[in-house]
Amino acid sequence: MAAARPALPSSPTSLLLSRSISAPDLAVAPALRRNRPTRWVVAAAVPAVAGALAASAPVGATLLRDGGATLLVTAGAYSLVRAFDALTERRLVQQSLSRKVVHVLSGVFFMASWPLFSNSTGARFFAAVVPFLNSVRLLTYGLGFYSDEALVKSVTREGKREELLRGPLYYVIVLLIIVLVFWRDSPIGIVSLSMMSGGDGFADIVGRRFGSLKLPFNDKKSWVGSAAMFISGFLLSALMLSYFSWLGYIRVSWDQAIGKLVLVALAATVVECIPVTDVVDDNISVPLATMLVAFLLFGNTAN
Ligand SMILES: C/C(=C\COP(=O)(O)O)CCC[C@H](C)CCC[C@H](C)CCCC(C)C
Ligand SMILES: Nc1ccn([C@@H]2O[C@H](COP(=O)(O)OP(=O)(O)O)[C@@H](O)[C@H]2O)c(=O)n1
Repeated sequence: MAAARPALPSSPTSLLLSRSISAPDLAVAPALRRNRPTRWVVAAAVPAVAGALAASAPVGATLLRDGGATLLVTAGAYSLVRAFDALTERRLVQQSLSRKVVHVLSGVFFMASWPLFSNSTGARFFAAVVPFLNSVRLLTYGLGFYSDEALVKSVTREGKREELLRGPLYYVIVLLIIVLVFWRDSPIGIVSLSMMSGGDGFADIVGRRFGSLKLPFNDKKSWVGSAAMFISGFLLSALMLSYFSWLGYIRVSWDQAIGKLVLVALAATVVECIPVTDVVDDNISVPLATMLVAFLLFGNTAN
């Protein structure tokens, strides 16, 4: 004798709240028996819609998260530039200092924002939208299609829009490449971005102010500036590797990583101070040199 079927809930609401729901039960709830056409429509639609929602829920949530993170980080980038425009406008910060602080903070904050994005394989492409939009912004304003005094004042030394097409543009293109190629699960991108943003940024900030003793082979750079590059690049790299390791994106064996980071920071510092910046901008030479040495020492794991 067939086992008695469990009593079906008496209404669609209680049907949906019932924990013993299964697809056949969804099709023939008694409250729907009185109206035959509706019953068959619901009988066909409910399992299909339920299945589609169940399948699409993770995808929808991921797209929502990555889209939201992209909007948030884009807004953060815009706000950072506007904030330093206001500070330079009010002469609270010198223009040359403003440029460098934006140089440091935009890289560090951008890297720090990466965990906002989902674990989907497409997350890095959402994150890449931010540097991409900023590169388009720098190009269009640098070429004079549009004008944005706030941008020019906060990220140029002399207030000329053409300056946007060099250091700042190279910088955001490197950010774009690092996100797409390395993302947050490789120490190479994390360390390269740390050296470019933190190392090179503090070399300028400290070197301009305290760098009276110039390097023998480059009178535009100083011992103090290079020391600041080495120390800040090393410390920021270690900090960001700890940050991504703590969040579970990478695993770091510190007994080996420290020595490797010292060598990477040394290589980046040497490249930054040799007189090639007239030929290659150090927003290109420093990350490239760091990527090469970090790849040779770390491979693609932070051990
Ligand atoms: C001023 C900059 C580079 C110039 O470097 P240097 O020639 O003096 O060595 C940095 C330009 C930054 C750009 C205008 C904005 C970049 C924003 C970034 C892609 C995302 C930041 C997000 C975060 C949440 C603030
Ligand atoms: N190693 C370094 C780097 C920069 N600096 C100082 O920071 C200024 C700007 O450095 P930089 O030409 O590398 O600037 P960016 O090309 O990074 O914008 C130099 O003219 C120096 O006064 C330094 O003293 N020592």
